[in-house]
Amino acid sequence: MTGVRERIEERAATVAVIGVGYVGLPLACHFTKAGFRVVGFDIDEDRMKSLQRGDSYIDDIDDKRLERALDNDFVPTSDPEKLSEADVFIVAVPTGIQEGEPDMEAIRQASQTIAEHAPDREILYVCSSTVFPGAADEIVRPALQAGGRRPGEDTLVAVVPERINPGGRYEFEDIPLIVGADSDLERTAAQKLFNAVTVGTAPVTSTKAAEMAKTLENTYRMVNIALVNELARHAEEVDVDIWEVINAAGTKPFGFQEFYPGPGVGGHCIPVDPQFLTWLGRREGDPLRLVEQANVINETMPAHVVDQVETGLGARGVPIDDASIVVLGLTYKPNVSDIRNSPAMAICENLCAKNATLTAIDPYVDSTTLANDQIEPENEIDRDLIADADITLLLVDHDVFEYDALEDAPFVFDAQNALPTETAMPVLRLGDGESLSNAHSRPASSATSSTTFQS
Ligand SMILES: NC(=O)c1ccc[n+]([C@@H]2O[C@H](COP(=O)([O-])OP(=O)(O)OC[C@H]3O[C@@H](n4cnc5c(N)ncnc54)[C@H](O)[C@@H]3O)[C@@H](O)[C@H]2O)c1
Ligand SMILES: CC(=O)N[C@@H]1[C@@H](OP(=O)(O)OP(=O)(O)OC[C@H]2O[C@@H](n3ccc(=O)[nH]c3=O)[C@H](O)[C@@H]2O)O[C@H](CO)[C@@H](O)[C@@H]1O
Repeated sequence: MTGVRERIEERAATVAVIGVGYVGLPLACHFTKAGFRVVGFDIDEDRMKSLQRGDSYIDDIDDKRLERALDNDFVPTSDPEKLSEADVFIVAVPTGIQEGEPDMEAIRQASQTIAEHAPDREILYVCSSTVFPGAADEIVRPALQAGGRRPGEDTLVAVVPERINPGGRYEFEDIPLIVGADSDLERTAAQKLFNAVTVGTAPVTSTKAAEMAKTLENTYRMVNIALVNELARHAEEVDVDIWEVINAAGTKPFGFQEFYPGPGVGGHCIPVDPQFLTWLGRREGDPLRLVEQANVINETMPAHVVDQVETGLGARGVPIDDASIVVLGLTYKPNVSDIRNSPAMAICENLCAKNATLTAIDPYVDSTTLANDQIEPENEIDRDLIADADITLLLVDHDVFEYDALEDAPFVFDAQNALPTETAMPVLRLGDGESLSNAHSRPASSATSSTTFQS
């Protein structure tokens, strides 16, 4: 029997994707398109039945794309017996942080399922989930061994962290992937597999290096967002417009990348993955203080926004517990429907706890829970609603929002620098010291916050 690397090269290998979600379903479609037979295994039977019917539940994969995959030998299933047909196992199950500890239970379960149902021949195991550095050594290999597999011998192990960015402008196939493994055989097998579906692979000498590279990518982003969030709060104290400052710094053609302040850092990656590193640092007795402090800065942004709103309303004689507030945007970032770890939701919970009366507007959110009540956000910005409210909070700058509907707003808090600075509306802007000191009667400013380079 040829080895798994040869079967991959001949496209004779069957690829199993374990966990068919935002990451797993696109992976399954790309490997099908590259000529592999693909088994998509997921413990959520309803999801697998939906795929079997040709109904995709992932925005980035429409039904036509799914239909093509089904026509080309993609088999969605929740029957683990089907895994006995596979040669390659790509794990894309959820991971996260629970009470400050990495939650790797799904990785452990998936590894056990693979050990139990994989065929008795050489296989390739790939972890594409985001895990803490060392997880392949501490979770994956022991689970495979406990199930009778021999990692590095009959089970080649690699870590290929997924970089897909749902809704982003980069296509999966245009994003190079890191391939980490502890031996040349394992590394080259995984490289042959992923070179079949993406622009290229970047090999590293161990699974741990790949795990660390992935957490570095997202920690770098989190720390730099924390930097501008901290400077935004400072700018409010020293009468500077942080947005103008960042745009000016951005005219430097090298050595600087713009990040922007906001109401906080949400989503399933950026607030979560760096905590794998801080947990590891603490466990190893080497706390990563910069990363920990950056996390604190981001986590306190929602409370900072609420403080500014309460102060602004108070200065206008409106106590927070008597305020009617319109909130624009509930999701964790613009133009997505995901509210996981959303700072806007944290701000709304905080305001409800202060007995403010809120009306939420977000066309991407059909319904959600706020202050233990089920709410259905409005779809569009209603002029009368805005005119009657004590304040409008602009928390998420969805492209579909049309801000001319705010022209009768008595007061606006703009957390995203989404509104023009030349406006008759009294606008409080996060990170703009000037707007804070005279939000009530500030004349329309001639300055703009976008610095254009003057040659
Ligand atoms: N979503 C992204 O943009 C993105 C980007 C990069 C990396 N990641 C990482 O990829 C991993 C998967 O994320 P996702 O967004 O695809 O999650 P998801 O929740 O969209 O999909 C995960 C799927 O795995 C299934 N599942 C859970 N436990 C299982 C098990 N034991 N066996 C089989 N299936 C199981 C779930 O039913 C679900 O359908 C996470 O580690 C995440 O951090 C996600
Ligand atoms: C594959 C993967 O893991 N992909 C990740 C994914 O991350 P993501 O989908 O979570 O999106 P992010 O854009 O990082 O936003 C997170 C939160 O940070 C806020 N934010 C952002 C920028 C800023 O300057 N100021 C901010 O305050 C924003 O509002 C939101 O709440 O896509 C990014 C590329 O978009 C990738 O780099 C990143 O690896």
